[in-house]
Amino acid sequence: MSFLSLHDVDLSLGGTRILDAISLHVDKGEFVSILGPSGAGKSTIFRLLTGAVPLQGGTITCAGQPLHGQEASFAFMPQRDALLPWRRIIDNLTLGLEVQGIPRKDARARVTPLLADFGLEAFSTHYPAQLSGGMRQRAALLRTVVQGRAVQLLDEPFGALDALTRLQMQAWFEDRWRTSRWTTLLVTHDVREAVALSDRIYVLSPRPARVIAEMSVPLPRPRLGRPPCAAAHAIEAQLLETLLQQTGN
Ligand SMILES: Nc1ncnc2c1ncn2[C@@H]1O[C@H](COP(=O)(O)OP(=O)(O)OP(=O)(O)O)[C@@H](O)[C@H]1O
Repeated sequence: MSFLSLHDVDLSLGGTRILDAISLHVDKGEFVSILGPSGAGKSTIFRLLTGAVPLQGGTITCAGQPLHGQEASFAFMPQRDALLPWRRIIDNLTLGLEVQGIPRKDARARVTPLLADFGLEAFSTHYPAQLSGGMRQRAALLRTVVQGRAVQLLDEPFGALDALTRLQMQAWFEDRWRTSRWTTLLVTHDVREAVALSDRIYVLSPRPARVIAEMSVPLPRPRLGRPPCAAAHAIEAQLLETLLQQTGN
């Protein structure tokens, strides 16, 4: 059975229909991406999962239980790193745990052994403004995964980075994911990123978002840090064509 499952999820906001019978699922340890045009409703799916907007129609289950009261299953990383500028990196990293009620000292003990793996060991007492964009994204990702939640929700985590840093971060992230196998749902409008990182990809139509395609990515890992193969290009081309058909181009 799927770990996270959305079935026929409908949503309207301010009289505008945003989601139209969205059904998708994520298995344990799976990396799934939601790919769609800007404004389609991708982030809105995350707002539903984290309880920021209430479910209006359809069902969502996580670990076999209805979503209601299950929001604690999700760790959410937003598009911007959202680090608090007045807190040192270490104190930003413990924030999610402190919100869960874990004392700061215990939270630090949980974060500290992970600093080196995220390339932040020498920067834990720095403030966010003293770090590069890539480092801040690594910190935001560490803050997300250290919470030990069942599912990681990543909303365009590399979208704000310059092209080179984005490539480096994607390769670094793929490496981390291969060892930890976090159950991950990624929102992106970057076709190449989706193919590089995902086990499966759902493609959404423009608003109101419907699932118009579901594609498996049966490519060996690691996929990044080496020239993309012909099979990856073929999947990217198919996804692009699906997206372009929807926009009438
Ligand atoms: N409260 C609201 N009332 C009306 N429309 C809303 C409301 N909140 C969001 N929307 C609309 O819902 C649509 C989906 O927004 P969402 O942020 O989920 O899109 P997205 O696919 O994540 O876009 P992007 O890729 O640009 O981040 C947008 O067109 C947005 O204008």
